[in-house]
Amino acid sequence: QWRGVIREYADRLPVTEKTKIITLGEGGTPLVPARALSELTGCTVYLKVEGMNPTGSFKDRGMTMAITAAVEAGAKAVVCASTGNTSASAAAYATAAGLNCAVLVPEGKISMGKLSQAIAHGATLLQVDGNFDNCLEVARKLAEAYPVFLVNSVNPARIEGQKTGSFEVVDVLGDAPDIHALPVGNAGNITAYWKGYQEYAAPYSNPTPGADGGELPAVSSKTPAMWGFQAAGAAPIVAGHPIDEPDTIATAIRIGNPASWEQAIAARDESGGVIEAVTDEQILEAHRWLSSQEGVFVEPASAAGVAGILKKHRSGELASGQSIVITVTGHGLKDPDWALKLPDGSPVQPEKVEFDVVSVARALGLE
Ligand SMILES: Cc1ncc(COP(=O)(O)O)c(/C=C/C(=O)C(=O)O)c1O
Repeated sequence: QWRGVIREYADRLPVTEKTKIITLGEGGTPLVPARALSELTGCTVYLKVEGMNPTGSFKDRGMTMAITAAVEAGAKAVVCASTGNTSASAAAYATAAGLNCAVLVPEGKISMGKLSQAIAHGATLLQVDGNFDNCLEVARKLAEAYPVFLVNSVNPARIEGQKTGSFEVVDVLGDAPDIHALPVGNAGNITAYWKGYQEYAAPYSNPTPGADGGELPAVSSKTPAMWGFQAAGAAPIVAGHPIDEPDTIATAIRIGNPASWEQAIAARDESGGVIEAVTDEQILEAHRWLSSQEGVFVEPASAAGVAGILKKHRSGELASGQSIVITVTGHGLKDPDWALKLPDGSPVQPEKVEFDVVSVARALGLE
């Protein structure tokens, strides 16, 4: 029985024997061979399917750690700004801990699946007439001025929890891959994966006071190149300056001023990786590729890493024979509208048939 990321990796997290752990069983997500991408690229490609977490995105890895820290700090309420998945996760984990949860989301730019989760868990949902960056600015000021605990990825507990994604990849693969690709929005996740890969590739002693002592040996023999991909309409790190009006159909990464900007640059440069942009069309193509070729259903933003690998392959920048892990970050049910649209944007029309076996057989081409 998988015990959640904190218990599975306690000796590498800021917890002690006395910590009251808040968990919904997050982590231990599938590492799925990407058959079609492997055939296309001549690489060995795996998908780290983070939509299989309790609230359907990778945010749960960080939230178990952040809400556990909130409880340890005696908080009664937590707050976050969110494009949707952070708020869904914060609402669920706050409920599990008996804490109140306030979420600030950009009005009209959050998918229904995520909105339904925050509401279902009883979060106080505030729609801000602005974008995610405006929401985060207000949430940070609120947490400074009032007794509410900020659980966005500016909170180091989130990064600590999310670094377990790379531990799981190494534990399953046996070593780090040559390349790790993923979407980049607020840049917490690329920061966390790089931290995890670095920690696993060297001896480690838990710096947390009261944590069980002793030095842990290195687990992996190397670290991967980190390949991060932003939506072209919301690519501040690629542009080298904040984007005031970020715009992309991948609403989860519609972010113009990433909180972990510097850490993302460090991950790119220290790992010998890249941070590049992919267009909305490339993101939707990758979203459909995953559904129709790999059997994995993800929300559009989650496919940005796959869009990036396809782009680099097509431009001749992806040498074959490499091992690649691509984190796909959120379940397709979070934002199913795009799966119900044809590439030209018109709605998918399920075929109507009479309820007799001949009509059905004919519709299936059996007659
Ligand atoms: C599906 C999905 N894929 C990728 C990202 C980007 O991760 P970061 O680069 O660590 O921000 C997000 C981020 C969402 C929020 O920032 C939020 O929920 O507020 C996401 O939901």
